[in-house]
Amino acid sequence: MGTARIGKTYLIKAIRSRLQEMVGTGSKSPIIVLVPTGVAAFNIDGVTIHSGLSIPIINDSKRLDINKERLKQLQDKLSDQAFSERNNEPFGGRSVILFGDFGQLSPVLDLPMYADNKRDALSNSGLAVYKQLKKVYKFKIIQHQSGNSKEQQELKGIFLRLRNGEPSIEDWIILTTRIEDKLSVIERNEFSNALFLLTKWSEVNAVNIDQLRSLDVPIAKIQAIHTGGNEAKKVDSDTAHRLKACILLARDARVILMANLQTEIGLVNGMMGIVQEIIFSEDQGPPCLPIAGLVSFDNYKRPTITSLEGKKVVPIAPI
Ligand SMILES: Nc1ncnc2c1ncn2[C@@H]1O[C@H](COP(=O)(O)OP(=O)(O)OP(=O)(O)O)[C@@H](O)[C@H]1O
Repeated sequence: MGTARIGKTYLIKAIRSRLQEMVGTGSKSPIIVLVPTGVAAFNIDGVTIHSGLSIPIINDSKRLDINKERLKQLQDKLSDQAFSERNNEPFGGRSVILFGDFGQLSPVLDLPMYADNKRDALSNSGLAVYKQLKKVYKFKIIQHQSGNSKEQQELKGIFLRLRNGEPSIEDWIILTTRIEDKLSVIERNEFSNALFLLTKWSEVNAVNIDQLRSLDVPIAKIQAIHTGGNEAKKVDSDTAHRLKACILLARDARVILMANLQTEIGLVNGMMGIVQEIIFSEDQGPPCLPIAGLVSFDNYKRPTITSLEGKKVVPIAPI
């Protein structure tokens, strides 16, 4: 266990390469790295928990059961030397190392382990399995030192205290010197492309509309095609697997992928990019669905096509 940037990913990679050396470089890997999100999977060359265990992405807790068949599928992908079957033990006797930081993501559709609330049966089984893990190692030295200046050290201290719920008055005083109104115009401009962290969809929508307006280009209002009847039309995007009834798009707009399109090549939930073109069929335009949006993703080095303007883009088609 360890806080942000302390070296968890680095150690996972080191363990993987050592185990690979032990089974021989030509053999199948003896381990599979399962992670909760597509971005993390791409960064660490692993697979998402859902993909690795063939768990469908639907809100049905019964299907989260990691049964024998799912473990068998995993076993097939691994080197024969990985482990033998011990059916009565958790994970069929396979060795499991959990890495994490309780101060980062909260569990999805579950309670944090420290919560006192009443749990359902599945959550209880998860906790019981967790408690069988015998050893805990805590990382102590943050390996990633982006700077040793007084400011950097101060900020690191503030983050650590905030994550532990122990901020001090001094921390608050320092943070209040960084409120937008107190910064010079030059310094404010440095944050013009910064990511906004907002708590409500209404705030997100307001910021997005402001940003689109500031591009000063025509904005396409694109309406979804509804095939599920009137009731389906009314549901919000959270219920409709994040599909919106209407979206606003423009050339040069910043966009974010909100699904794992192809994890192996890095087209994962959370990737950000810029819309370069929106292509409609002949004689069509907004509010019809386009054939595709051509997006240039930040730091993306995998297969692309080249737009008419010579930009390396990925076509994102409506679903
Ligand atoms: N033992 C080490 N020696 C040298 N550099 C290291 C070591 N461990 C980690 N680093 C470097 O420190 C940085 C942070 O490490 P890493 O990404 O593994 O942290 P993490 O705990 O996985 O972070 P996060 O929780 O934010 O994902 C990386 O740049 C990594 O290369």
